[in-house]
Amino acid sequence: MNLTNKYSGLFTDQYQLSMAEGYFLTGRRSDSVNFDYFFRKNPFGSGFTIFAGLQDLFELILDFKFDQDAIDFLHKRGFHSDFLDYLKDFQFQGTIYAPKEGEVIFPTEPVVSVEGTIIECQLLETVLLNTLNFQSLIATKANRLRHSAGDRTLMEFGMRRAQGWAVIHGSRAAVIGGVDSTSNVLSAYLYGLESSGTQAHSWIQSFEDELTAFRKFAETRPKHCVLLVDTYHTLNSGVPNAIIVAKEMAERGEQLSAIRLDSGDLAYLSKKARKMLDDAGLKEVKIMASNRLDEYIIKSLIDQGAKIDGFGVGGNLITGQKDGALDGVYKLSQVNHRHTIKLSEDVYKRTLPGKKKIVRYYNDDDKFYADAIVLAEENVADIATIYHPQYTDKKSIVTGLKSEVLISKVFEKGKALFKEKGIHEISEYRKLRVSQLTEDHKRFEFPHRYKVGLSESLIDLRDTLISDIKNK
Ligand SMILES: Nc1ncnc2c1ncn2[C@@H]1O[C@H](COP(=O)(O)OP(=O)(O)OP(=O)(O)O)[C@@H](O)[C@H]1O
Ligand SMILES: O=P(O)(O)OC[C@H]1O[C@H](OP(=O)(O)OP(=O)(O)O)[C@H](O)[C@@H]1O
Ligand SMILES: O=C(O)c1cccnc1
Repeated sequence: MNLTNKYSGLFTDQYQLSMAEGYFLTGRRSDSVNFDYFFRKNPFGSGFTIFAGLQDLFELILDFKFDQDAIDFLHKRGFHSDFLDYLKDFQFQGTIYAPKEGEVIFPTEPVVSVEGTIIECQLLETVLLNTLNFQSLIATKANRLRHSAGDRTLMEFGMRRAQGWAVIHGSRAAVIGGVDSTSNVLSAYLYGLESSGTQAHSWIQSFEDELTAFRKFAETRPKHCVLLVDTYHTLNSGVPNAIIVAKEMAERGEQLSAIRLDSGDLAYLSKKARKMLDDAGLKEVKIMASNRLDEYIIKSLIDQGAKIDGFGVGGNLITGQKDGALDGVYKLSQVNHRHTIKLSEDVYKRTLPGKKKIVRYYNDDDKFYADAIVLAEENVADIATIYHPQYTDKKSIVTGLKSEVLISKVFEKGKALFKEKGIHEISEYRKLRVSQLTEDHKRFEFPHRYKVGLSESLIDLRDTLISDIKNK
């Protein structure tokens, strides 16, 4: 969702505009280029990353325009009037290749390729990185929470702790990654997400006593009624009062959905509360928990035998703790017919030249075996071996393995090439793809590294460019 539409062309780093102006003034505006988007490290120590944000990126691209206010602003900052005249009619007309949202992706893979004129592709960099890095980060975090929570309910509660408006995209990404619902009503409205909510301590405190507070809430919101039981004393007051109200509701033909624990030892309290509810004949009343949860605490609670049916997770999800950003980058790989490369002291930071695609190979049991980065023009059927990017004596034979090309053309001539998908469809796709990873790659900590190899043709091209540069 684009929250900046009036000024969307300004939603970029100034250096993109300076470079675009330079390309324009030096007569290079019709140079054609290819840029690759890739990241170098899976966040959170995960063995993989979930790709998210593509549909929002398309919206931002369609709105990436410069109205008169924006032009006047840039004029005051010294941009050349001929370039500003060009910007008045600017519209991205390039071509984008990408996987489906919800895809499982790995470090170094050129996940998104952008082809077009040098100015339009350069101007796209910041907004593309802003959108894909953040949503992929949060979708990956949500998937880790889903991994820990199994099929228990997961609610995203993070708006109050989020980095401002980023929460709009964050809630969407969280649902793609496996969370069931969000407390953020605007994201729910904008994206058709499930919204959910209980009540705060202020509601309980606003009444003379807890029992009255519970009764009034149950009267006004009998459907999906969840009572927060820790305002005064969870086991001596909150749970007994919730039981009274649950029984009163049952007499009216209604049902208390759940209680929510929000402090203390959540494993201990949930076991005690479960017993009290069961003893009162309220087996159907569920127990929710919140309070600075993350995937490790949820896993630990379940390992401790906590009787918790659902978790509300705020800050640790929406801010992507402990990795505040995905390190995705956008690098030039071809200008006109010239392949380009960026070298680095660190060989892992060298880029890959040319237009490329990603091939995914499968094991016999239909699980992901390895991915390969190959040149776009290569015939996949001709690729017999893939090589480690740095240690080329390490190789894997892929002859005869089932394979698929992971990226396809998704945007061309100012239009997305597929119908917008609902979030549930994207989330289902994420679930399917995660299920195709082997357990060792899904391992929560110290996962087995997934193989991403290169084709021989790509290695040859890369090494030729490196030696050409060194010879110069
Ligand atoms: N049984 C448990 N095992 C592991 N972590 C837990 C357990 N119970 C609670 N936690 C986590 O411990 C952290 C701190 O809990 P703590 O008991 O200090 O909070 P609290 O002081 O009760 O809550 P508050 O500060 O909101 O009043 C939270 O992140 C919580 O999710
Ligand atoms: O996962 P988290 O980042 O903890 O977000 C969820 C928390 O937010 C709310 O508490 P609130 O902010 O009202 O204050 P509290 O933590 O003192 O209850 C809610 O009751 C949860 O405890
Ligand atoms: O609905 C809730 O219980 C809720 C929502 C946001 C943050 N904490 C709790």
